[in-house]
Amino acid sequence: MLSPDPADWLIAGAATAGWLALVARMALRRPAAGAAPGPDTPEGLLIGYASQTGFAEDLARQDADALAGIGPRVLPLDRIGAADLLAARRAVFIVSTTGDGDAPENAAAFLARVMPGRPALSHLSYALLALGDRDYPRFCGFGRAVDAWLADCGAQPLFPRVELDRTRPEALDHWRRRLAETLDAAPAGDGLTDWQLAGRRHLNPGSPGGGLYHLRLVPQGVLPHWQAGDIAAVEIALPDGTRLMRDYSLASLPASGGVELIVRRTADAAGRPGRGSDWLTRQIAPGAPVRLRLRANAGFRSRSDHAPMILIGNGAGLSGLLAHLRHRAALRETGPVWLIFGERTRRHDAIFDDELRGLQAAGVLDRLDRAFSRDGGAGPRYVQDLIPARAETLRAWIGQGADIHICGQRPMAQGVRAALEQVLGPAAWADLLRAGRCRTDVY
Ligand SMILES: Cc1cc2nc3c(=O)[nH]c(=O)nc-3n(C[C@H](O)[C@H](O)[C@H](O)COP(=O)(O)O)c2cc1C
Repeated sequence: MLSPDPADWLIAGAATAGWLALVARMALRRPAAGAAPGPDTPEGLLIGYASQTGFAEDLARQDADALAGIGPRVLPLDRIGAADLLAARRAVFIVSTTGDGDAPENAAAFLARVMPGRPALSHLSYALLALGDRDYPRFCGFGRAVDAWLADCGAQPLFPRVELDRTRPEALDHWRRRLAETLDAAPAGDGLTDWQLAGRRHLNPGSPGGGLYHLRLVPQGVLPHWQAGDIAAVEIALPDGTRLMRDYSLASLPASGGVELIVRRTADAAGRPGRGSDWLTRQIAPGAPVRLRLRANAGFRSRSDHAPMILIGNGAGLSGLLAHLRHRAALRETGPVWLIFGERTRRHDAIFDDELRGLQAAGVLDRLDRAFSRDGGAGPRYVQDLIPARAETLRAWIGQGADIHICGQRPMAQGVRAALEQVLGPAAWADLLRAGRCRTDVY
């Protein structure tokens, strides 16, 4: 994830100053015996969310925490009626899209009962964050529809709609900054906590592919909680003072006492190293301080501990898949797991081989298929080639209720999704997507 340039940090600082000024002003304005302002007072703020798998709701609550001084009321869209919008002066909408450009379930009544009307909302200023995934043809379809409806009713956008692609979270920083600027408050606290790089291991020396590194970080304070599927946003503190944020899928679980990441050292076409990955894999030494925050990633968490699970990924994507495997390993009773993984060569890139074989021996991992693209031979070269090669077994697992988790690079994920659609057929594939059974963590 790319974070704001240094100028943006200055804006954030200015916003913090603005926030303090606002709190002081509100303390002066508030009646002596008065309650905190509600959404029907000029200061009040209504925060409405439409969320299918929980991400929009998480974000709404984080924004509400950051804006606590304004007295926000947080509600799913279904609990917001035209009367609430007529009474509010300012509103924030955080709206995801599900199905094929559809409204999440907790916005169905809003769509059916409120949106067909045209309440006069010219008094209402609003900000709207649309959540979506560019892999879907109707990107942010419902968020765009709500935005268009608000504009149609005469409501005034505080700033243009922000669209957040699930796989490109940098827009979130932009959203929080704009919200802070326009509502005169601080951005949601950066939430960064102090950790230390406890160890780093080069996983694939000699590989014809980019270096993969296994990093372990331990907290300097209390170990936070997280779940398999979640993400660490790591602050890259470059020697010239630049601060960047980078997202990494978490490979470990809290029970291990620390955060584990798999980081690929990247380089651009001219061979210049990626700033985030070079810092993490080369510039800092074990013992170095690192600041990070953990982020729930509802769309990649497991829906069930019991359903069969097909994990598909390549390279550093094994990280997010390992977390699910390790979670399953810690359970007494659980469903079967199948891992399909791809990299360059078996000799150098069969990373975490000992652990995977151990999980097989322990009966946690029922099937392990790997594709190595540079090994030659007639077998499947890429993970997406393994999909048609195992079509029958795949159909059987899906028929038994398996959820699919895909973690890794976007071209791999696109290839895998296309292959799955081919193998399952468009109707079954659409059903699977609609039911949220294909879960992705892609970059
Ligand atoms: C079954 C399913 C269908 C989806 N359909 C769309 C879509 O049509 N357009 C889009 O932009 N995003 C789509 N998404 C992506 C979600 O909008 C995105 O993951 C969002 O962050 C989810 O937020 P939520 O957890 O609050 O529901 C879909 C996700 C799932 C799981």
